[in-house]
Amino acid sequence: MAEPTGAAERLALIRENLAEFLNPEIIEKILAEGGHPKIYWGTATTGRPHCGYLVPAMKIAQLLAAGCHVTVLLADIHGFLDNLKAPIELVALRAEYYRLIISSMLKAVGVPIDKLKFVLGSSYQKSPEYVMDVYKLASVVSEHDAKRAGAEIVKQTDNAPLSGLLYPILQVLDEQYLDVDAQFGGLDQRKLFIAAKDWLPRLGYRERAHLCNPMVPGLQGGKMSASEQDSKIDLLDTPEVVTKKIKKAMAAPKVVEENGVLAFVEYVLLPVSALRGTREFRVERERDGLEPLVYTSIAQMHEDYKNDVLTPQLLKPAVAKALNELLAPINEAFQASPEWQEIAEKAYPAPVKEKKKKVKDKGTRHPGAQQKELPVRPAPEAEQ
Ligand SMILES: N[C@@H](Cc1ccc(O)cc1)C(=O)O
Repeated sequence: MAEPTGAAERLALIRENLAEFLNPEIIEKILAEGGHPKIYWGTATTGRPHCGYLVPAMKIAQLLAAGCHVTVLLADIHGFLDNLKAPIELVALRAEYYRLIISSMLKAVGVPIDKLKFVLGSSYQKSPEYVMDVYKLASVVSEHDAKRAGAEIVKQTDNAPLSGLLYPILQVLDEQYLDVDAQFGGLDQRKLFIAAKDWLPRLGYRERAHLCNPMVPGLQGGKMSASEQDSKIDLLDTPEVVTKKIKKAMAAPKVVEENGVLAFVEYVLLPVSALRGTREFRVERERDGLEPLVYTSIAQMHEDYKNDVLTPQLLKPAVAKALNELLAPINEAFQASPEWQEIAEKAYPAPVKEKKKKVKDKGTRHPGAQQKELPVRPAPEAEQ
C-alpha cells in the first residue's frame, strides 16, 4: 500500500477495524485541511505486555501511517491508583519496559515513527496546574458519575480506596494536558470517553474525538486479560514456545465467533501485511500436496473456516509462522540491549521456584554436607 495522501484514504486507515468513532468530525476537519491529527493512547504500566498488545499497537501503526501524531501515555500513576500493591517506583520502572517494547513493536511493523512520542504520566500529572485541575474537576463531578465512568476499568469493591475515583478524573484531564484532538482505546474505555466529552467543557476545555477498538478475544481463547500469566504469549517468547502455545490455543473447527486465532489474523496479521504493501495471509498446504490458500480479506477466511476448508490444523501453523516473523526483530532488539535486559529483570523478576525449595528443605541431611542456600529473589507482584 502506498502512503495514503488523500483525506479520504487517511480517514479510512484511521477508521479501519474500529468498533466506534465518537465525534469523527473533529478529525475529519483536520484531515480536510491537510493537517495531522494528534491522538493519544494510554496504558497503565502494570503487567508485562503480551501479544494482545499487538492489537492496539496495530491501530497506532495505522494512525502513524495515516500521518497522525501519536502520543503513547505510559500511565504510571494510573497503574498505581488502580493497583496499590504495585509501588509507584515499580510502575515507573515498568513504564521503561513498556516504552522499549512498544517502540520495537512499531519498528517491527515498519511504519515511520518520527511522529510517535512517549510521555510518562508522572512527568506532568504532579504539576501545580494539573493538580489544581484535579481538584476543580473533583468539585464538579459527582461520586456517582466518577464511579460509573470507571466501572469497567477500575476495580470496584465495597470500601474500595478513593484512588479509584480519582482515576477517571485524571484520565479525562490527560486529553487536555497531552494537547490532543482525540483519545484512542478499547471499547472498555467507552464510559470514560463519554465522561470526558461531558466533563472537560465544565472546566472550559474543548471536547475531543474518541476512537474505540473492539474487544478482541485473546489468541488462546477468551479475553486476553492480564491474568493467567502462563498461558499468554509473551512478546519475547521464543519461536518454539510461540508455536507450542498457539497449537494449544482454543479454536473450535467451523466456529468463527470468539475465535482468538482468527481474530488475531483480522486485527494484527492482515493489517500488518497491508501496511507493508500487500494485504495477504498465506496458509501453506504442502503437506497435503495442495496449493497454498491465499487470503486478502477476513471475510474469505471466515467463509472457508465455516466450511472447514480452512481447518484449525492448517490455520495455527500459519499464524505461528507469521507471528514469529513479526516477533523476531523485537527479540533481536532485546538480545542486543543489555540496558533493556536489566530493566526487564528488575521490572518483572522471575518467580522463585517454590517447589525446588521445598524438596530441598525436606531432603535428608548428610552429616557434614553443607546445605546450599538458594538465591532468594523478591517474589513478583501478585497483583495481576
Ligand atoms: N484506562 C487505561 C489506561 C489509561 C490511563 C490514563 C489515560 O489518560 C488513558 C488510558 C487502561 O485501562 O489501561
